[in-house]
Amino acid sequence: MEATGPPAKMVERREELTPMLSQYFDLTREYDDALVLFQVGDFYETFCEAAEAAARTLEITLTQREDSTGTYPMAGVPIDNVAPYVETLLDAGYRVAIADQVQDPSEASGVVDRAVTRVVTPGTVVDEELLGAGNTYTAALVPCEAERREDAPDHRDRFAVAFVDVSTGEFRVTSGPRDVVQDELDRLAPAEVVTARQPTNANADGETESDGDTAPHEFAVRGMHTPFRESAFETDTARETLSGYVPTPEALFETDAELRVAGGLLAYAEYTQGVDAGGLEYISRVRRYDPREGMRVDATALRSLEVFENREGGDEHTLLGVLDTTSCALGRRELTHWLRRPLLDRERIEARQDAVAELADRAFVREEARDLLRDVYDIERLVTRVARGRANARDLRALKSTLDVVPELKAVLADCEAASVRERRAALDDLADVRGLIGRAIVEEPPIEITEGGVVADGHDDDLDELRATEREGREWVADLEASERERTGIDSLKVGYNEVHGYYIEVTNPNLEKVPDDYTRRQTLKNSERFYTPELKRREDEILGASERADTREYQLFTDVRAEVGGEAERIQRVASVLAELDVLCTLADVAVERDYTRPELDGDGIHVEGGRHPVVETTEPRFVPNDADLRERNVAVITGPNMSGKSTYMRQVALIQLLAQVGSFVPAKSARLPVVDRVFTRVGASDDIAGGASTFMREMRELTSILHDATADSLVLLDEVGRGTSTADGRAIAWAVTEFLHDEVGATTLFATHYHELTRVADSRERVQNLHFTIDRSGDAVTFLHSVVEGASEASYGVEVAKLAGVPGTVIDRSRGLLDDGLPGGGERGHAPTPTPETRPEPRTNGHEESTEVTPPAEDTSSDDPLEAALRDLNIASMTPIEALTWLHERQQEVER
Ligand SMILES: Nc1ncnc2c1ncn2[C@@H]1O[C@H](COP(=O)(O)OP(=O)(O)OP(=O)(O)O)[C@@H](O)[C@H]1O
Repeated sequence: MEATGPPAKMVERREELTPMLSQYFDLTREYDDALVLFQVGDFYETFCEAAEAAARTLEITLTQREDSTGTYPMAGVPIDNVAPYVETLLDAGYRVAIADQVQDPSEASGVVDRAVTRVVTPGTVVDEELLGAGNTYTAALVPCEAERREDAPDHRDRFAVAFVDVSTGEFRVTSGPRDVVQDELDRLAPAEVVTARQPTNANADGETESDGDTAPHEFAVRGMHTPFRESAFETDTARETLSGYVPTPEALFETDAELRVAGGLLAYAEYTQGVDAGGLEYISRVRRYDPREGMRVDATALRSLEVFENREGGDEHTLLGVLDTTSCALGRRELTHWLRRPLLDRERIEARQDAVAELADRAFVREEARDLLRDVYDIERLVTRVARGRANARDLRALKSTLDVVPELKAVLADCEAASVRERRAALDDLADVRGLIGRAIVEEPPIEITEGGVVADGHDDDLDELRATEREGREWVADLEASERERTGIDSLKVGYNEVHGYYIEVTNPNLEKVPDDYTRRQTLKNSERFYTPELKRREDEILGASERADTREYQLFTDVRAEVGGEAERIQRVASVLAELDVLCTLADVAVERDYTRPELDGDGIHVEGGRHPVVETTEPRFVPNDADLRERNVAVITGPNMSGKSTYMRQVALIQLLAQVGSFVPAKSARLPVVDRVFTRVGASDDIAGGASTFMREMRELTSILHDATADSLVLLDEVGRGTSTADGRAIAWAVTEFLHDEVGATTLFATHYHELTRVADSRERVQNLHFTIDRSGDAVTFLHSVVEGASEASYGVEVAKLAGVPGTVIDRSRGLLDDGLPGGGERGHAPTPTPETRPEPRTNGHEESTEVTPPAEDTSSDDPLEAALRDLNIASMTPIEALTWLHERQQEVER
């Protein structure tokens, strides 16, 4: 990374550097993959190359530091407001090591001690200002080399992967083949991926060069790649690290690689958070999980179904957007978890459904519960701060007010019958001890600062109460002093006051100075008056200030004790947080079910059967949304045709989203739904629609198709939208035909295939489980209206010309196109359709072998012609063009003919 590591200029003068710069030098060497922010008083400074880079990136002034050894470029940011600068540095691709003064400067005998207290990286941010509402994960990867066996060669390509969210303490570990691990990386989208640093390119000092820009083990990840100490990933070290967090690490994991990846990642988390081994007490939930427990929805499917992001990358008009009426941040994150990992276990799904059903039925309970949950703070993160000693008194109060909700919530849910509500209610520990402690110890509205008093409540500690009493009595005495001194001296204008520099004083105006008694000592002379003190006032002052100072110190001590005690209960609090999160999601799903008129899907094994299904997102923006049925029980491969814009994609996605929602435990947008449990959803969306994936080539399309054909099972749901479009019509058609047959014959997956290749509808002639569906349009008179309703059978034509007309293509062109469609193209060409396959060319149903699929004879096409216009027209797939493309194309040809 640019500008990290020891600056060249300092390397040259290593021996001469002043003690402070020498300290800086050592830290840059130790944290050589990070930009070191080095505390000097109220600023974090950077020097030399780092200063130049910081000045450029942060748009701050570059200055010079001069000392006896030379001049060094320097740039700094204020400590008070460092967060936005750190954020900019992270965005620019830096890791940031924060080097704080760790010694009181007044106690230092030479240069103040400094140490890196934390390393901020994209995946390990904990500052509230820098965190989004969702989870921020760091992942670590370890290849399962150690388990490699000759008899199981695929072990070579297995990996263990661990994920941590250091802001909440969530920690998960799993392992599997490359594609499963890639899926997990896609799902959780870590901001950073850590791997063992390879011992390459050791330089003279024995340091290693970072390979920070390479893809970790050739996985596709968007986050930063961080190579970390190799030793942390070794079995013994990893076991040692883990033993600070889980009692018997070995028992938790299935493979050595899982143990190593977990240990390595924990060591990295400790390193970034600046704590010693075992210091992340809040990470109490190191869990192993099996990706097969959940329905697999890979990144492509999440994207094309617009679950979290719409196709422009925004968060509007997404499934999450429609569902997310959660009451608190905990629930919001949990809902994202549920959507990322729909369930496979029917009992678990039904348990969630029971809860949603009951909460949907009981509006009062639901509303009360939601109201209470709105008062819930993000205690998952809050308790993390408490456990790490970073929370202030307000955080503790926020924690208490959240925990106060628990008994009320339990009361509201008291007579719920659904087992999954009852179990969660029972699991809610009302943490009376923790609430009691905070309630007794911390005042109701504490200040933000925890070192200046006013934090600890009266009655919590006798010593503090005594100090406060002394201070109070002293102040009362001073308050009474003015009146008593006026009486004693007869000076009516006498005043008692206080200032920071001189302390308490008695002020007497010049005309009254002769009345001043003997025991007054002069303290300060002003223009019109003199200030005095008396021995008693001085004594009281010392008493007040002494008591106040001791009270502040005592309070700080008491506060940190309380914080530590609460931090000790982090695990119990985290458990409560996760139950609150789940209850919030269940209430939310119930609320959505009621508000949006969803229905409870019945789970059975007979295949997808939806009546009156709707697209959960499109229905919210389309006022006249037309519900559609989907019956894929007997004939589970549907070839869907219809004009552009008629609703094919919407329909397919709606079936997949309904299935996904059902496995989340949610109700679904339909009149009724009977659904199977699906192991995986695959989507392959045609080139023109695949905006988010960037430039899509035919090659890529085919690769994705390959993985679907390999990995789909009879329990999968496959959506294919215009597959084969990126190549010539003839090839595309052939591929589409063969794919449909293959999915039908070999795989048996439930498949929805939207296509403009009209000929594909004839696969149904030879394959009994293939059905044709099409979208209708109303063509009364000249007007064309999309009805958006799906009906059985193949559409009679593709209506490309009608759509071109709708788009305003000139009448002559439209008429000519119609003529060509009806009569065939000049030169003897037939209509765009392929001939019906004869018995000889019609592919026979196949029951074995992938390789046979290459032998399929696609519908033949006659392309013999000398006329270039005819040839071009023949190759043209009008139905797959946008109206504008059609218009442009026709316009160009017209010009050619006219020339
Ligand atoms: N069931 C429906 N009810 C009402 N409007 C719908 C329905 N389905 C789709 N639409 C509307 O029609 C538009 C086009 O739908 P969609 O993209 O699904 O068409 P398509 O047939 O896949 O088109 P193309 O072949 O061009 O990709 C959608 O943006 C939506 O606004």
